[in-house]
Amino acid sequence: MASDSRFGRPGTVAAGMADSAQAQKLVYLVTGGCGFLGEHVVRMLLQQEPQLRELRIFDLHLGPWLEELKTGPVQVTAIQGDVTQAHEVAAAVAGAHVVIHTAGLVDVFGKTSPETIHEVNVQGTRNVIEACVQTGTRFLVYTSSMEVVGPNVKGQPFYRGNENTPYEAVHRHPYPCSKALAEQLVLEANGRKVLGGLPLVTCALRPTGIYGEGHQIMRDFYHQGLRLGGRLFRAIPASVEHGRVYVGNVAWMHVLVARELEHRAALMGGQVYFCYDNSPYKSYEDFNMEFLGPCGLRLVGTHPLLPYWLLVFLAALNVLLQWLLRPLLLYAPLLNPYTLAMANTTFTVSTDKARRHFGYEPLFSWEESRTRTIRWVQAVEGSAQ
Ligand SMILES: NC(=O)c1ccc[n+]([C@@H]2O[C@H](COP(=O)([O-])OP(=O)(O)OC[C@H]3O[C@@H](n4cnc5c(N)ncnc54)[C@H](O)[C@@H]3O)[C@@H](O)[C@H]2O)c1
Ligand SMILES: CC(C)CCC[C@@H](C)[C@H]1CC[C@H]2[C@@H]3[C@H](O)C=C4C[C@@H](O)CC[C@]4(C)[C@H]3CC[C@]12C
Repeated sequence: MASDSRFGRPGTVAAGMADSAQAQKLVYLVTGGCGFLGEHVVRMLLQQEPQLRELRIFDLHLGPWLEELKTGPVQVTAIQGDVTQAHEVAAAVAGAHVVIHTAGLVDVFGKTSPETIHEVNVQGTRNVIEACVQTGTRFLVYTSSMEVVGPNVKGQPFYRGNENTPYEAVHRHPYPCSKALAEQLVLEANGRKVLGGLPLVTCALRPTGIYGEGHQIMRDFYHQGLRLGGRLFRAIPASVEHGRVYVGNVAWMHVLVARELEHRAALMGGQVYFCYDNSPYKSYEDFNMEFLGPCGLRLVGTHPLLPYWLLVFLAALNVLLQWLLRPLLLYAPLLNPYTLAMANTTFTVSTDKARRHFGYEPLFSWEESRTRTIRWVQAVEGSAQ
């Protein structure tokens, strides 16, 4: 990713900088700050958090774009480290006022072992919590996921539900299992005494499927469409709704939560919030076409072109092929039984809890989110030529 201008609003940047002269005192740490969401959180903090003195970015892989951030008024400290290594985490956390923990292994395609997913997502989160307790950091924001709730193994729909909607959250796949365990650790840690005797205040944000600039799977679908002569073939009924939220708004929610946790600790501590905005309710494929359509792709079919049983068969075949080919190569296609169930089960949220608890309103309208994402896909296209 490149230029700053894609991420912010010039007006608010200027306002933020003026305010920052008054009270630059806070140190923030963002784990996973070089990932898809993490980069947006980092840039959003620099633009929207006037109290920031130092921003630490902790990631297994540091991006070259970090260099351009080091010339601004806030001290940007890049830390190459691994959340599974407790001592590395503790060193990064020491002296931070707020930790935003977005680092995680997002793998629903069988690229990594269940043990590694658990190690990074669960043990990594445990290390972050213990580091906060040991070093006296009081505010922890955790990036959880909608998948902590569902879709569940029974494929039951969750139709425009909120944080209190009853739903049987039962999972078998390593990724949602790890996110659910990690979220539980974070919520249970709320109220623990940190070094110095004050209580830790934690909360968890649950994004639905995030989209926007830097979204790797959107890029994959785009390239697949180009390979297929500008066409994608409908696999999922248009009636199945899949929740989506723009990355800039998810980042904005993180910034707001981090800011408000201190003032509203009693209300927000130990709470979960779905991440939402005004993105329309659509099927996964129809939603992607909002961006891929203007970039020249077409979704063929008003109904799925293959019968569902055949998709189930192909998904199972992919699992078998993945297993057979493992000694030779990593075969990890988009279609497997889990991703098929995800795409084929209605899961959407409708809530205003974040507005009620900490005054969240989306920073980017749907039109703006759409335009920014289309521009980004077009730039991907340009760079591929
Ligand atoms: N992408 C989505 O649709 C989505 C939806 C809901 C929740 N989430 C959650 O948001 C967070 C960020 O996801 P993303 O889509 O940006 O993924 P991503 O893979 O782009 O970013 C994750 C970042 O974490 C870093 N990381 C991985 N293992 C690490 C380790 N051992 N130590 C330090 N850093 C490590 C990676 O290098 C990467 O920069 C994750 O916790 C994920 O579970 C993502
Ligand atoms: C059946 C195929 C034609 C389509 C396959 C699409 C599949 C790759 C998509 C569908 C839903 C997507 C997930 C969903 O948006 C939410 C999340 C939550 C998050 O925590 C991690 C990413 C993830 C799992 C998306 C991954 C890609 C999925 C499964």
